[in-house]
Amino acid sequence: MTCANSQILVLDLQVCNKIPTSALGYLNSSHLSSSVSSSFRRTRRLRKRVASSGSASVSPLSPIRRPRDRFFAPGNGTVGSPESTSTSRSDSVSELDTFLDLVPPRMRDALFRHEEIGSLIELVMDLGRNPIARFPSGDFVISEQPIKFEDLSYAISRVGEFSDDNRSGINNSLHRISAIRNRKMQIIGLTCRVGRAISGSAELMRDLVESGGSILVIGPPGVGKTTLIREIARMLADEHMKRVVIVDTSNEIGGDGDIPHSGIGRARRMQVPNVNMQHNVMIEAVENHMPEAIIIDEIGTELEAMAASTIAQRGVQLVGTAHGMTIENIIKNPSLQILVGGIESVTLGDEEARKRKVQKTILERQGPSTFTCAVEMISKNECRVHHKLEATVDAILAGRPPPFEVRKMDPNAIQSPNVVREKYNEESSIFSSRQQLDDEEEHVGDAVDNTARNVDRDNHKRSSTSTRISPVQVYTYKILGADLLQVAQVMGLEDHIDVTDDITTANAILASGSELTQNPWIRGVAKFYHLPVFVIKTSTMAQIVKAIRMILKMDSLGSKPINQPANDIEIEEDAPKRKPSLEEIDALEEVRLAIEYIVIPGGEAVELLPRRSEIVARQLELVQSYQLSAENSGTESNPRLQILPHKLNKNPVKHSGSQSPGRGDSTPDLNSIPGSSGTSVTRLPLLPE
Ligand SMILES: Nc1ncnc2c1ncn2[C@@H]1O[C@H](COP(=O)(O)OP(=O)(O)OP(=O)(O)O)[C@@H](O)[C@H]1O
Repeated sequence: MTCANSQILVLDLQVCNKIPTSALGYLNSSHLSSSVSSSFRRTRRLRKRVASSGSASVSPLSPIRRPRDRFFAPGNGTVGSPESTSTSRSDSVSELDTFLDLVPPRMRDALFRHEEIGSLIELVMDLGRNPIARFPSGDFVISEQPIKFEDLSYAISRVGEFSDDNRSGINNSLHRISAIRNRKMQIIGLTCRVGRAISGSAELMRDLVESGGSILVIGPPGVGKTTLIREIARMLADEHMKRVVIVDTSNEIGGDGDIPHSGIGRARRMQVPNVNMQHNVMIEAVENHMPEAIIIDEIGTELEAMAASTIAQRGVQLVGTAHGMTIENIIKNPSLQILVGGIESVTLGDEEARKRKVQKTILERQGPSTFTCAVEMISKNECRVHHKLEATVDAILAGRPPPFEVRKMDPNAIQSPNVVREKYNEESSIFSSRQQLDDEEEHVGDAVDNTARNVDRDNHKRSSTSTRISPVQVYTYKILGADLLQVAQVMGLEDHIDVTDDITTANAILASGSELTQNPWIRGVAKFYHLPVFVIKTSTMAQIVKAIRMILKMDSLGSKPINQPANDIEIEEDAPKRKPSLEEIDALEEVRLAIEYIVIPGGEAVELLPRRSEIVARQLELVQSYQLSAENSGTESNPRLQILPHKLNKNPVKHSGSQSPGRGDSTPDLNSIPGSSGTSVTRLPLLPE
């Protein structure tokens, strides 16, 4: 066949599945194209036939029911007979026929008569135990006669060979047969899962798929991950004409046999000879087959996670699944951590941290995550979407609730789905406590900037009504976008600023000065798109805070407004212009560590070491550059600062005692150091009082 938008002629048995292999050599590309399109028509028809047959979530705890209880329906029990067939059953009858073929004859009658037969999920056959059928409504005992070796042999003889992961399938079907063996390697149990291609099952996340970002799907066994990514593969290949390669370790996505199931559409499928080679095949897929998207089920080992990370770095859209309930499970799994950027623990070198009873070691994300977003599947028709996986991981590591969106779909309207979305973010979860803080503030009569209050109120309103505003789009160059977003979040400005990978849609560039010197082309690009370049020397939190304030015009840009032609805007370092003493450097570093590792992430106050008053004044300036307030917890002769987890307000330094800090001639008045003139948020929104 010819790929519509590719120069390459790909002769693919998988797609030309209606053409005898022997005939392929005689066909030119136009023959192949027409064969392919007829194959597509067939695919579409087939998909309609096997469409969802009721998909309430499976309740593993439902009581086991027996045939005599209530499930006998009238009819002769023949497959497809009108009496025994529900609407859902007739929809999926062709898939089910293949499956039911492996059921030993003595059990068929009872099974066929089950009113939910069209939604059968699994058949469980364990030697010496009653056979069980699993339905969305619960488990059903098919027969009171325990399973014998003959029953197992009957089923085994109808499926393909078992691979080293003890899985097998039925040719040209999506069913999965998994074996349990005894110590002599004889099969003594079978779990036979009905596989179905369900058109519309990926509607919950159509926008994520279309955005081109990589998606990590997390969910417990049986929740519908494989079914979902099969449909995503088809969507990308057929509707978006992408070159899609499925790495199909257990032949579960594309079905058993060398010609894949029509449920994957035009997507190509690579089989994996042995489960331990999955990571090799993942890399091979990228290197040999020029995919634009790779689909991979069950990323479970460190090697597979590393391969996934390599693929993502090569700019291929990756859609993968992993077992787990939430992203936290992935963070805590040492083999899979790399999928979310890797986790490292950072130890504060200061012994004092321990004395002050503050956390000495904190966890941080090591680098960019493999996936852009993540979806936690709650059931087949409900999921939680984490649009920015990195921001979610950072929030979880800092002990904050991550922002996410819950999406639900009516299982009965899968062909014309209406996805209901509800946004949850940190703002909404702390709405009441923030409102209370604001009220308290009004009582004590603090002179709070009215504009700031309005920004806060707007934020409250936004979080409760989910109204969208257009954030300023920033293209970051050699500065982690996640860092920018995290700082914006801490400043309560996450709705106002966003990171984009597409420079053509950016409103500004934020770049590291040293990288700009080495790669001057970025200035050329900025000039071309008329973008201002905000340049920071180092990616410290203080510098990023300043950059955000300037990008959002909260601080003056002087004569360089944001929409003028490319123009470097230097973000000045907070470091003093004169050469600082070693003691001063040490004191300022103490402030930085305390703020960036304890005050902001943990929301805790930190008391610094006692210092000379001039040094304390420098420390205070640095504290204020983070928009935080502090108080003098020492004495006049021995001043020391306590950094408070509160947003800077009009009186930057409070005194815990009646004494003022001591002042030498060169010491600025700690009470008179002005706050930032452009302050527009009255407190750090995420910090507890
Ligand atoms: N949207 C849906 N509607 C109806 N049935 C579904 C839907 N999605 C999946 N199923 C059915 O649920 C069962 C389990 O689905 P699937 O194999 O996709 O789960 P999974 O999460 O990949 O499981 P595992 O992790 O064990 O591989 C299958 O029988 C499948 O046909």
